[in-house]
Amino acid sequence: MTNRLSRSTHPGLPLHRERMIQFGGGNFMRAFVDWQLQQMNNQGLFNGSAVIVQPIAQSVGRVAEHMAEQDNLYTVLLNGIMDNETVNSREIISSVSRVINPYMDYEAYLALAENDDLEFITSNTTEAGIAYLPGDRADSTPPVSFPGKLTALLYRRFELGKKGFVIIPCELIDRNGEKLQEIVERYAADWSLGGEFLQWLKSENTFCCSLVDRIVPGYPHEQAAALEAELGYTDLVMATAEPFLFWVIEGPESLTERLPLAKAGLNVVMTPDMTAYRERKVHLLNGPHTAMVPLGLLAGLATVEDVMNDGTFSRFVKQLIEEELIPMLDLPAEELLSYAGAVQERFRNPFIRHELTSISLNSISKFKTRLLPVMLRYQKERGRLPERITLAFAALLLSYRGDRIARQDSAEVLAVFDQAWSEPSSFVNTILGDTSLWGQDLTLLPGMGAAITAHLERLEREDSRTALQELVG
Ligand SMILES: NC(=O)c1ccc[n+]([C@@H]2O[C@H](COP(=O)([O-])OP(=O)(O)OC[C@H]3O[C@@H](n4cnc5c(N)ncnc54)[C@H](O)[C@@H]3O)[C@@H](O)[C@H]2O)c1
Ligand SMILES: O=P(O)(O)OC[C@@H](O)[C@@H](O)[C@H](O)[C@H](O)CO
Repeated sequence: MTNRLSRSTHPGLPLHRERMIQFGGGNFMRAFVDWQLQQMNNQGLFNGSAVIVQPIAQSVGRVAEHMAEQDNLYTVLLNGIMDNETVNSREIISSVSRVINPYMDYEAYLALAENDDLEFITSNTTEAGIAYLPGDRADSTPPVSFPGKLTALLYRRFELGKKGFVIIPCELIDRNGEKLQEIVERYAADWSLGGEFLQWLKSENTFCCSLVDRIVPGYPHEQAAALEAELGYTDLVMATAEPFLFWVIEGPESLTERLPLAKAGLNVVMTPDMTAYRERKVHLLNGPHTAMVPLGLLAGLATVEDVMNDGTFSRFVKQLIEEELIPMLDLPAEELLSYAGAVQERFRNPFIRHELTSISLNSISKFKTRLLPVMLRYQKERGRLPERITLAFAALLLSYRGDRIARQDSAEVLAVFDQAWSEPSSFVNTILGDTSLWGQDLTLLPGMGAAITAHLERLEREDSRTALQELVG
C-alpha cells in the first residue's frame, strides 16, 4: 500500500498565484487545460495556476474531495505514438491551486472577483452545461446553471470596478464562446443588472470560441494497481490521455502573448475564424466515433482500439471517412486525407483504452451534429443515401431499444424512444418523423424510411459484423 500523492510525498513542487478560473475539473480539463498550464509553468512562461469551480452540486467521481486530499496534485499519463516515437510519460501536475464548491462556500466563490491576478476563465461543463435555464435566479447561492453562476461572478467583478476576463469555453458545442456570452447577457437582462453592466460585459470581457482536441480516457481503472506500484504513490484522480493535443482559439492576436501556449511549443492556434478546423474535427474524428459505437457494441466490441484492430470494422471506418465524409467537406482533400490518416492512427493507439460506452453518452444529439449534416448533404448532392452512415444510423436506432446494449441519454430522449419502440410496426416512421430529435422530419428524405427499415431487419436477422461485411467487402 503506497502513500497518497501530496505535497508531503513530493515536497518542493512550485505553488503559483491563481491566474485562471476554471469551471469543471473533469478528466478532460485536468489533462488538457491544466496540463498545458503546467507546460507553460515548466518553462517559466505563465507562472500561474487555475482555481477550479465545481459547476454542479455533486462532485463527479469525487474529484473535489480527492483533489483536496492530494493537495490538488495529480498525475497525467500520456500514452501513444507521436512523431513515430512511443510516448509513455508521467507528470505530476501542480498547476491547480484548489477546488471551490460554490454550493458549500458561495462567498469564497464570489471572492474570486476581488483577485486582480485572475484574468482568464475556462470551462468544460459538458455539452449540457452551456444552457439557459429559465427561472435561474440571481439570489440563489449559487445560481443553478453554469452561465448563471458566471453572470453572478462577473456582476460582482463589475461592482468592484475591476477589469474583465478573457473567457475561453472548451465545451464541444459550435460557437461555444458566443453561446455563453448570449446566455450571460440574457441573465443580465432577466435579473435587471442594468445597462452599465451590459456595457462593461461587452467592452471589458472577451468571449472566445474554441475547439479542443485530445482523447482523454481518464482514470485508468484496469491498470491502477500496477501504476500505483510503478509511481510509488496512490493517486485517485490520475488521468490518462493521448500525447496529441490541438486547441484552436478564436481570439485577438494579443492573446498569443498573454497566454503563451504556442510559445511553450503547444499545438495551439489562435485564429480569427475557426470554422474549417471545427468541421474537420467534428466530422472526421467525432463522426466516426459516433458511427462505430452502436455497430461495435452490437458486435460485442468494447473499445475504439478493438474496432480498429478488426479488419471489417477498420475497413468500415476508412471507407466511411474517405468515401462519405471527406467528399462532403469543403477543405482541400489532401489536407483532409492527411488529418484523417492521423485520426485513424490515434484511434489505433495501443496504450489507451477508449471505451465505446464512454463515447456513447448522448449519442442521439451527437449523431445530429456529427453525422446527420453530412448525410443530408450527401443525399442532396448524389441523389442517394450514404450507405455506411445509414447503416450506423440504423444500428444507433436499434441500440436505443435498450434491450441489447445499455443506453445513456437524457430522460426526454429515452422516453421518445420507449414510446416509439412500443409500436414496432410504426417505429421507423415515428422516430424519423420526430423533429425534436433531428430538427427536421427525416421521413421526407427520399429513400430514408425504406433504407432504415431494411437495415433494421438485417441487424435483427444477422449480427452487425455480418451486415458490415456485406457492405465493406
Ligand atoms: N474525454 C475526452 O476525450 C474529451 C475530449 C474532448 C472533449 N471532451 C469533452 O469534455 C466533456 C467532459 O469530458 P470529461 O472526460 O472531462 O468528463 P468528466 O465526467 O470527467 O467531467 C465532466 C465535467 O462536467 C461537469 N458537468 C457534468 N454535467 C454538467 C452539467 N449538466 N452542467 C454543468 N457541468 C456539468 C462535471 O462537474 C465535470 O466537471 C465531454 O462532454 C466532452 O464534450 C472530452
Ligand atoms: O467527449 P464526447 O462524449 O463529447 O465525445 C466522445 C469522443 O468523440 C470525444 O471525446 C473525442 O475523443 C474528443 O473529442 C477528441 O478530442
